[in-house]
Amino acid sequence: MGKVFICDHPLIQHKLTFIRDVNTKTKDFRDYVDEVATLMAYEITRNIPLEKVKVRTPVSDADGKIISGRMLGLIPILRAGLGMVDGILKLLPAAKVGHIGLYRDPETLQPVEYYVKLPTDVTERELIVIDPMLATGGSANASIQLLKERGCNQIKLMCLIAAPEGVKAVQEEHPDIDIYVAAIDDRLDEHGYIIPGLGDAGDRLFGTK
Ligand SMILES: O=P(O)(O)OC[C@H]1O[C@H](OP(=O)(O)OP(=O)(O)O)[C@H](O)[C@@H]1O
Ligand SMILES: O=c1cc[nH]c(=O)[nH]1
Ligand SMILES: [Mg+2]
Repeated sequence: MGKVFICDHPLIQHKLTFIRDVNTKTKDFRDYVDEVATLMAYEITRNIPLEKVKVRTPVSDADGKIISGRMLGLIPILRAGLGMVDGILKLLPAAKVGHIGLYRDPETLQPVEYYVKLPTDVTERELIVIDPMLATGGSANASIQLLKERGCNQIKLMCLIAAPEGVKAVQEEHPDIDIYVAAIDDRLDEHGYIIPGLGDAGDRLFGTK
């Protein structure tokens, strides 16, 4: 079973509260999402291996450690996943970015695919699928499935807010995937929105409503 990590650092929780707030306007919403994505990238990379190196300081030799040979890929689920990309790239600038375009049909709540563009070496990379919202889990599951069908086998999922239903759905369909979230909320409403959640992440990021 994949693990679920709740990124409960005070800075993340503080900023998430402003992200939730209905009075937070588009620009501030976007800035907070960007900042939380950076902080979550810090958490998700906590255990990546280091390699010993020698380094010369201005006064002597020193033992240093560097991250080396990691091939990372960020896979935002469009649209809302785009809001987290730059924040993660601030800490992981060498990562390549692949895009999966999905929207959730408002009636069936099923994901509908409309765009896929992945790095050519995607199968060699450790991938982080990014989406602010994990609601029914349909979009995350479809994205992970699509990546696995193309031969990817090192995949993590990073979301701001998850519903328990979405976590369960990913764990059942993809038990090999670890999930990183800033919060797990109460439930889904009858339209598949996370309660209390933050509303429609894509609309709030891009000002489309
Ligand atoms: O877990 P699920 O039930 O699949 O719901 C979550 C999906 O819904 C939202 O996208 P949306 O379909 O609103 O598209 P958008 O990002 O273009 O607004 C969100 O960004 C997720 O991708
Ligand atoms: O609460 C939700 C659920 C799905 N998509 C969103 O943007 N918000
Ligand atoms: Mg949306």
